[in-house]
Amino acid sequence: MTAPRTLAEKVWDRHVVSTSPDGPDLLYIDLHLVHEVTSPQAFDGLRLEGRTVRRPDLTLATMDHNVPTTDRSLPVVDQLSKQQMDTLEANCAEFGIRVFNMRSPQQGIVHMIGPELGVTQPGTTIVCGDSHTATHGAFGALAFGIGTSEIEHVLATQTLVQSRPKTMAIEVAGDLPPGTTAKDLILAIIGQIGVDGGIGHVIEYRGEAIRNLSMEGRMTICNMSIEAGARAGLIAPDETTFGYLKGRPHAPQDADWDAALESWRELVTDEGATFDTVVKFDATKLVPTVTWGTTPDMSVPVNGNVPTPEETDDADQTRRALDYMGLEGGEAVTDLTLDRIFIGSCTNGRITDLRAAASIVDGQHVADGVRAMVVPGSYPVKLQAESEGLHQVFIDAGFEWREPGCSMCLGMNPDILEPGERCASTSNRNFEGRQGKGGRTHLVSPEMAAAAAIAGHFVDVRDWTPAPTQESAK
Ligand SMILES: CC(C)[C@H](C(=O)O)[C@@H](O)C(=O)O
Ligand code: SF4
Repeated sequence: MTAPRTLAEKVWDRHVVSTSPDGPDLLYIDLHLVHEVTSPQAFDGLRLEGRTVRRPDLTLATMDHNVPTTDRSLPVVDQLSKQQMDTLEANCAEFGIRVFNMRSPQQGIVHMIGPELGVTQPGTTIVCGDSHTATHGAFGALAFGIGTSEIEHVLATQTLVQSRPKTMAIEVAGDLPPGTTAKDLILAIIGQIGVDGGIGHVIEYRGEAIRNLSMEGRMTICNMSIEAGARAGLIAPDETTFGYLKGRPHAPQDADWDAALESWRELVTDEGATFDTVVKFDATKLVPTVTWGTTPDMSVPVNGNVPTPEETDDADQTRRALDYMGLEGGEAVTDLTLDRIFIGSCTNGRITDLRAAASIVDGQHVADGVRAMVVPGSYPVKLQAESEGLHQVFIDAGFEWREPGCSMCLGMNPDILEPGERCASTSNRNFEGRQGKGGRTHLVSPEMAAAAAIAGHFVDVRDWTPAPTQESAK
Protein backbone atom coordinates (compact mmCIF):
# COMPACT_ATOMS: atom_id res chain seq x y z
CA MET A 1 0.00 0.00 0.00
CA THR A 2 1.59 3.29 -1.09
CA ALA A 3 1.32 6.36 1.10
CA PRO A 4 -1.54 8.74 0.25
CA ARG A 5 -0.54 11.17 -2.50
CA THR A 6 -1.83 14.43 -3.92
CA LEU A 7 -3.02 14.57 -7.51
CA ALA A 8 0.10 16.48 -8.58
CA GLU A 9 2.34 13.82 -6.99
CA LYS A 10 0.46 11.03 -8.76
CA VAL A 11 0.85 12.63 -12.18
CA TRP A 12 4.49 13.41 -11.42
CA ASP A 13 5.22 9.81 -10.34
CA ARG A 14 3.62 8.41 -13.49
CA HIS A 15 6.18 10.34 -15.56
CA VAL A 16 9.50 9.93 -13.77
CA VAL A 17 12.08 8.49 -16.17
CA SER A 18 14.96 8.74 -13.73
CA THR A 19 15.52 10.22 -10.32
CA SER A 20 18.41 11.07 -8.03
CA PRO A 21 18.22 11.41 -4.24
CA ASP A 22 18.74 15.16 -3.90
CA GLY A 23 18.67 16.28 -7.50
CA PRO A 24 15.88 16.97 -9.94
CA ASP A 25 13.88 14.26 -11.73
CA LEU A 26 13.80 13.56 -15.42
CA LEU A 27 10.15 13.62 -16.53
CA TYR A 28 8.58 12.18 -19.65
CA ILE A 29 6.52 14.75 -21.53
CA ASP A 30 3.27 13.69 -23.21
CA LEU A 31 2.59 16.86 -25.16
CA HIS A 32 4.79 19.75 -26.26
CA LEU A 33 3.01 22.84 -27.54
CA VAL A 34 4.97 25.41 -29.52
CA HIS A 35 4.39 29.01 -30.63
CA GLU A 36 6.32 31.45 -32.75
CA VAL A 37 7.80 33.68 -30.04
CA THR A 38 9.85 31.33 -27.85
CA SER A 39 10.77 28.54 -30.28
CA PRO A 40 13.17 29.96 -32.93
CA GLN A 41 16.37 29.65 -30.87
CA ALA A 42 15.40 26.16 -29.74
CA PHE A 43 15.14 25.01 -33.35
CA ASP A 44 18.42 26.79 -34.13
CA GLY A 45 20.00 24.82 -31.28
CA LEU A 46 18.80 21.53 -32.74
CA ARG A 47 20.21 22.43 -36.13
CA LEU A 48 23.59 23.40 -34.65
CA GLU A 49 23.87 20.03 -32.92
CA GLY A 50 22.50 18.10 -35.87
CA ARG A 51 19.60 16.72 -33.80
CA THR A 52 16.08 15.78 -34.81
CA VAL A 53 12.81 16.15 -32.93
CA ARG A 54 12.33 12.99 -30.86
CA ARG A 55 8.52 12.86 -31.04
CA PRO A 56 7.09 15.18 -33.70
CA ASP A 57 3.80 13.32 -33.18
CA LEU A 58 3.65 14.64 -29.60
CA THR A 59 4.55 18.17 -30.66
CA LEU A 60 2.03 20.70 -31.96
CA ALA A 61 2.58 24.29 -33.04
CA THR A 62 0.38 27.32 -33.59
CA MET A 63 0.80 31.02 -34.30
CA ASP A 64 -0.88 33.33 -31.85
CA HIS A 65 1.11 36.23 -30.39
CA ASN A 66 2.00 37.98 -33.63
CA VAL A 67 -0.99 37.22 -35.81
CA PRO A 68 -2.94 40.21 -37.06
CA THR A 69 -6.58 40.18 -35.97
CA THR A 70 -7.72 41.97 -39.13
CA ASP A 71 -8.38 40.50 -42.59
CA ARG A 72 -6.03 37.52 -42.97
CA SER A 73 -6.19 37.47 -46.73
CA LEU A 74 -4.02 40.60 -46.69
CA PRO A 75 -0.22 40.47 -46.32
CA VAL A 76 1.17 40.89 -42.78
CA VAL A 77 2.43 44.46 -42.56
CA ASP A 78 4.64 44.15 -39.49
CA GLN A 79 7.90 42.65 -40.76
CA LEU A 80 9.09 41.30 -37.41
CA SER A 81 5.79 39.48 -36.89
CA LYS A 82 5.91 38.12 -40.43
CA GLN A 83 9.43 36.87 -39.91
CA GLN A 84 8.53 35.08 -36.66
CA MET A 85 5.57 33.37 -38.30
CA ASP A 86 7.52 32.40 -41.42
CA THR A 87 10.30 31.01 -39.23
CA LEU A 88 7.88 28.84 -37.23
CA GLU A 89 6.35 27.50 -40.41
CA ALA A 90 9.78 26.70 -41.89
CA ASN A 91 10.99 25.08 -38.66
CA CYS A 92 7.89 22.92 -38.41
CA ALA A 93 8.24 21.84 -42.04
CA GLU A 94 11.91 20.96 -41.52
CA PHE A 95 11.32 18.97 -38.32
CA GLY A 96 8.02 17.36 -39.29
CA ILE A 97 5.78 19.14 -36.78
CA ARG A 98 2.10 19.90 -37.34
CA VAL A 99 1.54 23.67 -37.31
CA PHE A 100 -1.56 25.83 -37.47
CA ASN A 101 -0.73 28.98 -39.42
CA MET A 102 -2.90 32.08 -39.30
CA ARG A 103 -5.18 30.78 -42.04
CA SER A 104 -5.70 27.34 -40.54
CA PRO A 105 -9.24 26.61 -39.30
CA GLN A 106 -7.73 25.22 -36.07
CA GLN A 107 -5.49 28.22 -35.37
CA GLY A 108 -5.79 29.78 -31.95
CA ILE A 109 -3.94 30.77 -28.82
CA VAL A 110 -1.58 27.96 -27.86
CA HIS A 111 -3.42 27.26 -24.58
CA MET A 112 -6.76 26.94 -26.36
CA ILE A 113 -5.96 24.52 -29.16
CA GLY A 114 -4.98 21.60 -26.91
CA PRO A 115 -8.31 21.39 -25.07
CA GLU A 116 -10.28 22.02 -28.26
CA LEU A 117 -8.62 19.13 -30.07
CA GLY A 118 -8.74 16.85 -27.05
CA VAL A 119 -4.95 16.43 -26.93
CA THR A 120 -5.00 17.97 -23.44
CA GLN A 121 -5.92 14.97 -21.31
CA PRO A 122 -6.07 14.15 -17.60
CA GLY A 123 -2.92 12.78 -16.01
CA THR A 124 -0.60 13.92 -18.79
CA THR A 125 2.47 16.14 -18.65
CA ILE A 126 2.26 19.13 -20.95
CA VAL A 127 4.86 21.81 -21.58
CA CYS A 128 5.07 24.92 -23.71
CA GLY A 129 7.45 27.84 -23.91
CA ASP A 130 4.82 30.07 -22.40
CA SER A 131 4.03 30.94 -18.81
CA HIS A 132 0.28 30.37 -19.04
CA THR A 133 0.65 26.69 -19.87
CA ALA A 134 -0.91 25.98 -16.47
CA THR A 135 -4.26 26.47 -18.27
CA HIS A 136 -4.17 22.76 -19.18
CA GLY A 137 -4.11 21.87 -15.50
CA ALA A 138 -7.90 22.37 -15.60
CA PHE A 139 -8.01 18.82 -17.01
CA GLY A 140 -5.90 17.30 -14.25
CA ALA A 141 -2.74 17.55 -16.36
CA LEU A 142 0.59 18.70 -14.97
CA ALA A 143 1.40 21.59 -17.26
CA PHE A 144 4.51 23.76 -17.04
CA GLY A 145 5.68 26.85 -18.83
CA ILE A 146 9.32 26.34 -19.86
CA GLY A 147 12.21 28.44 -21.17
CA THR A 148 13.88 28.31 -24.56
CA SER A 149 16.74 25.97 -23.55
CA GLU A 150 14.17 23.62 -22.03
CA ILE A 151 12.14 23.76 -25.25
CA GLU A 152 15.22 22.55 -27.11
CA HIS A 153 15.71 19.76 -24.55
CA VAL A 154 12.10 18.60 -24.89
CA LEU A 155 12.23 18.78 -28.69
CA ALA A 156 15.37 16.62 -28.70
CA THR A 157 14.48 14.12 -25.97
CA GLN A 158 10.75 14.38 -25.08
CA THR A 159 11.88 14.72 -21.46
CA LEU A 160 12.36 17.61 -19.06
CA VAL A 161 14.57 18.04 -16.01
CA GLN A 162 12.48 19.36 -13.09
CA SER A 163 12.86 19.49 -9.34
CA ARG A 164 9.89 18.27 -7.34
CA PRO A 165 7.55 21.17 -6.61
CA LYS A 166 5.89 21.83 -3.28
CA THR A 167 2.15 21.23 -3.17
CA MET A 168 -0.52 23.74 -2.25
CA ALA A 169 -4.25 23.22 -1.82
CA ILE A 170 -6.58 26.14 -2.40
CA GLU A 171 -9.89 25.06 -0.89
CA VAL A 172 -12.76 27.14 -2.19
CA ALA A 173 -15.82 26.58 0.00
CA GLY A 174 -19.37 27.54 -0.97
CA ASP A 175 -20.63 28.45 -4.41
CA LEU A 176 -20.12 31.58 -6.49
CA PRO A 177 -22.80 34.23 -5.91
CA PRO A 178 -24.83 35.44 -8.94
CA GLY A 179 -22.92 37.93 -11.11
CA THR A 180 -19.52 36.57 -10.13
CA THR A 181 -17.37 34.32 -12.29
CA ALA A 182 -14.26 32.18 -12.32
CA LYS A 183 -12.30 35.31 -13.22
CA ASP A 184 -13.48 37.17 -10.13
CA LEU A 185 -12.61 34.12 -8.06
CA ILE A 186 -9.04 33.81 -9.29
CA LEU A 187 -8.45 37.58 -9.05
CA ALA A 188 -9.72 37.52 -5.46
CA ILE A 189 -7.58 34.46 -4.62
CA ILE A 190 -4.49 36.19 -6.02
CA GLY A 191 -5.51 39.31 -4.11
CA GLN A 192 -5.50 37.21 -0.95
CA ILE A 193 -2.26 35.22 -1.41
CA GLY A 194 -0.33 37.80 -3.48
CA VAL A 195 1.70 37.50 -6.69
CA ASP A 196 4.35 35.48 -4.84
CA GLY A 197 1.93 33.41 -2.73
CA GLY A 198 2.35 30.29 -4.87
CA ILE A 199 6.12 30.37 -5.44
CA GLY A 200 7.66 26.90 -5.73
CA HIS A 201 4.25 25.21 -5.56
CA VAL A 202 1.87 23.37 -7.79
CA ILE A 203 -1.59 24.53 -6.73
CA GLU A 204 -4.53 22.15 -6.64
CA TYR A 205 -7.83 24.06 -6.67
CA ARG A 206 -10.44 22.17 -4.69
CA GLY A 207 -13.85 22.53 -3.11
CA GLU A 208 -17.45 23.06 -4.06
CA ALA A 209 -17.03 26.24 -6.10
CA ILE A 210 -14.36 24.58 -8.25
CA ARG A 211 -16.40 21.40 -8.76
CA ASN A 212 -19.34 23.53 -9.94
CA LEU A 213 -17.28 25.38 -12.56
CA SER A 214 -17.46 24.56 -16.26
CA MET A 215 -14.24 23.45 -18.00
CA GLU A 216 -13.97 26.98 -19.37
CA GLY A 217 -14.18 28.44 -15.86
CA ARG A 218 -11.61 25.94 -14.61
CA MET A 219 -9.24 26.93 -17.42
CA THR A 220 -9.61 30.59 -16.42
CA ILE A 221 -8.63 29.65 -12.86
CA CYS A 222 -5.65 27.44 -13.76
CA ASN A 223 -4.48 29.94 -16.40
CA MET A 224 -3.77 32.55 -13.76
CA SER A 225 -1.86 30.25 -11.36
CA ILE A 226 1.33 31.76 -12.70
CA GLU A 227 0.11 35.22 -11.63
CA ALA A 228 0.24 33.92 -8.06
CA GLY A 229 3.83 32.82 -8.70
CA ALA A 230 2.98 29.09 -8.85
CA ARG A 231 4.79 26.63 -11.10
CA ALA A 232 1.50 25.08 -12.19
CA GLY A 233 -2.13 24.76 -11.17
CA LEU A 234 -4.51 21.86 -11.55
CA ILE A 235 -7.96 20.51 -10.82
CA ALA A 236 -8.92 16.85 -10.42
CA PRO A 237 -10.80 15.57 -13.46
CA ASP A 238 -14.46 14.61 -13.02
CA GLU A 239 -17.62 14.12 -15.07
CA THR A 240 -17.42 17.75 -16.28
CA THR A 241 -13.92 17.05 -17.63
CA PHE A 242 -14.90 13.77 -19.26
CA GLY A 243 -18.01 15.34 -20.79
CA TYR A 244 -15.93 18.14 -22.30
CA LEU A 245 -13.39 15.72 -23.81
CA LYS A 246 -15.69 13.02 -25.15
CA GLY A 247 -15.88 13.07 -28.93
CA ARG A 248 -13.09 15.63 -29.42
CA PRO A 249 -10.90 14.81 -32.45
CA HIS A 250 -7.96 13.46 -30.43
CA ALA A 251 -9.81 12.10 -27.41
CA PRO A 252 -9.62 8.31 -27.01
CA GLN A 253 -12.49 6.44 -28.66
CA ASP A 254 -14.57 3.31 -27.98
CA ALA A 255 -12.66 0.75 -25.87
CA ASP A 256 -9.76 3.20 -25.50
CA TRP A 257 -12.17 5.75 -24.04
CA ASP A 258 -13.39 3.26 -21.43
CA ALA A 259 -9.83 2.35 -20.49
CA ALA A 260 -8.87 6.01 -20.31
CA LEU A 261 -11.83 6.78 -18.05
CA GLU A 262 -10.82 4.04 -15.69
CA SER A 263 -7.33 5.44 -15.36
CA TRP A 264 -8.51 9.08 -15.21
CA ARG A 265 -10.86 8.32 -12.32
CA GLU A 266 -7.82 7.50 -10.18
CA LEU A 267 -6.58 11.05 -10.63
CA VAL A 268 -7.69 12.48 -7.32
CA THR A 269 -5.81 13.47 -4.20
CA ASP A 270 -5.98 10.52 -1.82
CA GLU A 271 -7.73 10.80 1.50
CA GLY A 272 -5.07 11.62 4.08
CA ALA A 273 -2.56 13.08 1.61
CA THR A 274 -0.90 16.23 2.91
CA PHE A 275 -0.14 19.47 1.10
CA ASP A 276 2.84 21.66 1.99
CA THR A 277 0.54 24.66 2.11
CA VAL A 278 -3.25 24.95 2.50
CA VAL A 279 -5.20 28.12 1.71
CA LYS A 280 -8.91 28.50 2.45
CA PHE A 281 -11.20 30.78 0.50
CA ASP A 282 -14.89 31.51 1.06
CA ALA A 283 -16.60 31.86 -2.34
CA THR A 284 -19.94 32.97 -0.91
CA LYS A 285 -18.57 36.48 -0.14
CA LEU A 286 -17.12 36.98 -3.64
CA VAL A 287 -17.89 40.29 -5.39
CA PRO A 288 -17.03 41.17 -9.04
CA THR A 289 -13.37 42.12 -8.87
CA VAL A 290 -11.38 44.85 -10.65
CA THR A 291 -7.63 45.37 -10.57
CA TRP A 292 -6.64 48.97 -9.91
CA GLY A 293 -2.81 48.67 -10.10
CA THR A 294 0.06 47.16 -12.02
CA THR A 295 0.19 43.61 -10.66
CA PRO A 296 -2.71 41.14 -10.65
CA ASP A 297 -2.95 41.11 -6.86
CA MET A 298 -3.76 44.83 -6.75
CA SER A 299 -7.51 44.38 -6.91
CA VAL A 300 -10.66 45.54 -5.13
CA PRO A 301 -14.35 44.61 -5.26
CA VAL A 302 -16.27 46.66 -7.83
CA ASN A 303 -18.33 48.26 -5.04
CA GLY A 304 -15.14 49.37 -3.29
CA ASN A 305 -12.63 52.15 -3.72
CA VAL A 306 -9.13 52.32 -5.15
CA PRO A 307 -6.85 52.19 -2.08
CA THR A 308 -4.83 55.15 -0.91
CA PRO A 309 -1.10 54.51 -0.32
CA GLU A 310 -1.59 54.71 3.45
CA GLU A 311 -4.19 51.95 3.39
CA THR A 312 -1.73 49.43 1.96
CA ASP A 313 1.27 47.58 3.37
CA ASP A 314 3.68 49.15 0.92
CA ALA A 315 2.78 52.82 0.47
CA ASP A 316 5.64 53.52 -1.96
CA GLN A 317 4.75 50.66 -4.24
CA THR A 318 1.09 51.70 -4.17
CA ARG A 319 2.01 55.30 -4.95
CA ARG A 320 4.04 54.18 -7.98
CA ALA A 321 1.23 51.97 -9.23
CA LEU A 322 -1.40 54.69 -8.72
CA ASP A 323 0.80 57.17 -10.51
CA TYR A 324 1.22 54.89 -13.52
CA MET A 325 -2.51 54.19 -13.55
CA GLY A 326 -3.37 57.89 -13.43
CA LEU A 327 -5.18 57.50 -10.11
CA GLU A 328 -5.04 59.37 -6.83
CA GLY A 329 -6.32 56.60 -4.57
CA GLY A 330 -9.73 56.73 -2.93
CA GLU A 331 -11.78 56.85 -6.16
CA ALA A 332 -14.91 54.71 -6.29
CA VAL A 333 -14.21 51.92 -8.80
CA THR A 334 -17.52 52.67 -10.54
CA ASP A 335 -16.32 56.24 -11.20
CA LEU A 336 -13.41 55.05 -13.36
CA THR A 337 -14.12 55.87 -17.00
CA LEU A 338 -12.76 53.68 -19.81
CA ASP A 339 -11.33 54.41 -23.26
CA ARG A 340 -10.96 50.85 -24.46
CA ILE A 341 -12.45 47.41 -23.83
CA PHE A 342 -10.69 44.15 -24.70
CA ILE A 343 -12.60 40.87 -24.52
CA GLY A 344 -10.38 37.91 -25.38
CA SER A 345 -7.10 36.12 -24.45
CA CYS A 346 -6.32 32.62 -23.17
CA THR A 347 -7.92 33.60 -19.87
CA ASN A 348 -11.32 34.65 -21.19
CA GLY A 349 -11.47 34.16 -24.96
CA ARG A 350 -13.61 31.02 -24.93
CA ILE A 351 -17.16 30.50 -26.16
CA THR A 352 -18.79 30.73 -22.71
CA ASP A 353 -16.99 34.05 -22.16
CA LEU A 354 -18.31 35.43 -25.44
CA ARG A 355 -21.83 34.19 -24.71
CA ALA A 356 -21.76 35.85 -21.30
CA ALA A 357 -20.45 39.15 -22.70
CA ALA A 358 -22.95 39.08 -25.60
CA SER A 359 -25.86 38.59 -23.24
CA ILE A 360 -24.86 41.79 -21.44
CA VAL A 361 -24.50 43.97 -24.54
CA ASP A 362 -27.44 42.51 -26.48
CA GLY A 363 -29.61 45.35 -27.81
CA GLN A 364 -27.44 48.08 -26.27
CA HIS A 365 -24.62 50.26 -27.56
CA VAL A 366 -21.03 50.97 -26.59
CA ALA A 367 -20.74 54.35 -24.84
CA ASP A 368 -19.56 57.39 -26.79
CA GLY A 369 -15.79 57.69 -26.82
CA VAL A 370 -15.20 54.01 -25.97
CA ARG A 371 -13.53 51.65 -28.44
CA ALA A 372 -14.40 48.03 -27.74
CA MET A 373 -13.00 44.88 -29.29
CA VAL A 374 -13.81 41.18 -29.12
CA VAL A 375 -11.02 38.80 -30.14
CA PRO A 376 -12.01 35.12 -29.96
CA GLY A 377 -9.22 32.93 -28.59
CA SER A 378 -9.33 30.53 -31.53
CA TYR A 379 -10.99 29.88 -34.89
CA PRO A 380 -13.22 27.15 -33.47
CA VAL A 381 -14.48 29.69 -30.90
CA LYS A 382 -14.96 32.32 -33.60
CA LEU A 383 -16.91 29.95 -35.84
CA GLN A 384 -19.04 28.70 -32.95
CA ALA A 385 -19.82 32.27 -31.90
CA GLU A 386 -20.76 33.19 -35.46
CA SER A 387 -23.01 30.16 -35.78
CA GLU A 388 -24.85 31.41 -32.68
CA GLY A 389 -25.07 34.96 -34.04
CA LEU A 390 -22.95 36.39 -31.23
CA HIS A 391 -20.77 38.32 -33.67
CA GLN A 392 -23.85 40.22 -34.84
CA VAL A 393 -24.81 41.06 -31.26
CA PHE A 394 -21.35 42.53 -30.72
CA ILE A 395 -21.20 44.33 -34.07
CA ASP A 396 -24.70 45.82 -33.58
CA ALA A 397 -23.58 47.05 -30.17
CA GLY A 398 -20.59 48.82 -31.73
CA PHE A 399 -17.84 46.29 -30.91
CA GLU A 400 -15.11 45.33 -33.37
CA TRP A 401 -15.26 41.60 -34.16
CA ARG A 402 -11.73 40.35 -34.86
CA GLU A 403 -9.79 37.31 -36.04
CA PRO A 404 -8.37 35.04 -33.28
CA GLY A 405 -5.06 35.48 -31.45
CA CYS A 406 -3.40 36.98 -28.36
CA SER A 407 -4.01 40.49 -29.68
CA MET A 408 -4.26 43.24 -27.08
CA CYS A 409 -3.48 40.88 -24.20
CA LEU A 410 0.13 41.87 -24.75
CA GLY A 411 0.19 43.98 -27.89
CA MET A 412 2.76 42.09 -29.97
CA ASN A 413 0.61 42.91 -32.98
CA PRO A 414 -0.91 46.29 -33.92
CA ASP A 415 -3.67 45.95 -31.27
CA ILE A 416 -2.31 48.24 -28.57
CA LEU A 417 -3.38 51.01 -26.22
CA GLU A 418 -2.19 54.57 -26.74
CA PRO A 419 -0.27 56.10 -23.82
CA GLY A 420 -2.67 57.04 -21.01
CA GLU A 421 -5.60 55.05 -22.39
CA ARG A 422 -7.60 53.18 -19.75
CA CYS A 423 -8.78 49.69 -20.67
CA ALA A 424 -11.06 47.10 -19.10
CA SER A 425 -9.47 43.84 -20.19
CA THR A 426 -10.40 40.19 -19.70
CA SER A 427 -6.74 39.13 -19.95
CA ASN A 428 -4.42 38.12 -17.12
CA ARG A 429 -1.68 40.72 -16.76
CA ASN A 430 -1.88 44.42 -15.91
CA PHE A 431 1.87 45.13 -15.88
CA GLU A 432 3.14 48.54 -16.93
CA GLY A 433 3.10 48.79 -20.72
CA ARG A 434 1.56 45.33 -21.11
CA GLN A 435 -1.07 46.48 -23.61
CA GLY A 436 1.05 49.25 -25.10
CA LYS A 437 3.46 51.84 -23.72
CA GLY A 438 1.73 53.96 -21.08
CA GLY A 439 -1.51 51.97 -21.40
CA ARG A 440 -3.54 51.39 -18.23
CA THR A 441 -5.05 47.94 -17.79
CA HIS A 442 -7.83 46.90 -15.40
CA LEU A 443 -8.39 43.14 -15.30
CA VAL A 444 -12.02 42.01 -15.06
CA SER A 445 -14.44 39.25 -16.09
CA PRO A 446 -16.04 39.27 -19.57
CA GLU A 447 -19.36 40.31 -18.01
CA MET A 448 -17.75 43.26 -16.25
CA ALA A 449 -15.87 44.30 -19.40
CA ALA A 450 -19.05 44.12 -21.47
CA ALA A 451 -21.06 46.19 -19.01
CA ALA A 452 -18.25 48.75 -18.75
CA ALA A 453 -18.24 49.10 -22.55
CA ILE A 454 -21.92 50.04 -22.53
CA ALA A 455 -21.75 52.34 -19.50
CA GLY A 456 -18.38 53.94 -20.33
CA HIS A 457 -17.27 53.34 -16.75
CA PHE A 458 -17.13 50.32 -14.42
CA VAL A 459 -20.50 49.15 -13.18
CA ASP A 460 -21.43 46.46 -10.73
CA VAL A 461 -22.64 43.77 -13.07
CA ARG A 462 -24.81 42.35 -10.29
CA ASP A 463 -27.05 45.41 -10.75
CA TRP A 464 -27.15 45.04 -14.52
CA THR A 465 -30.51 44.61 -16.24
CA PRO A 466 -31.24 42.40 -17.99
CA ALA A 467 -29.75 40.15 -15.33
CA PRO A 468 -26.25 38.94 -16.14
CA THR A 469 -25.88 35.33 -17.22
CA GLN A 470 -23.69 33.12 -15.13
CA GLU A 471 -22.66 31.08 -18.14
CA SER A 472 -18.93 31.54 -17.69
CA ALA A 473 -19.18 30.85 -13.98
CA LYS A 474 -20.90 27.50 -14.26
C1 LIG B 1 5.45 35.61 -25.19
C2 LIG B 1 5.39 34.64 -24.06
C3 LIG B 1 6.77 34.19 -23.74
C4 LIG B 1 4.65 35.19 -22.85
C5 LIG B 1 4.53 34.18 -21.72
O1 LIG B 1 5.38 33.33 -21.48
O2 LIG B 1 3.59 34.22 -20.98
C6 LIG B 1 3.26 35.67 -23.20
O3 LIG B 1 2.43 34.66 -23.64
C7 LIG B 1 2.64 36.40 -22.05
O4 LIG B 1 1.49 36.16 -21.73
O5 LIG B 1 3.33 37.27 -21.48
S1 SF4 C 1 -3.35 35.45 -24.71
FE1 SF4 C 1 -1.95 36.68 -23.47
S2 SF4 C 1 -1.43 35.44 -21.74
FE2 SF4 C 1 -2.30 34.10 -23.25
S3 SF4 C 1 -0.54 33.29 -24.36
FE3 SF4 C 1 -1.27 35.07 -25.46
S4 SF4 C 1 -0.07 36.77 -24.67
FE4 SF4 C 1 0.18 35.07 -23.23
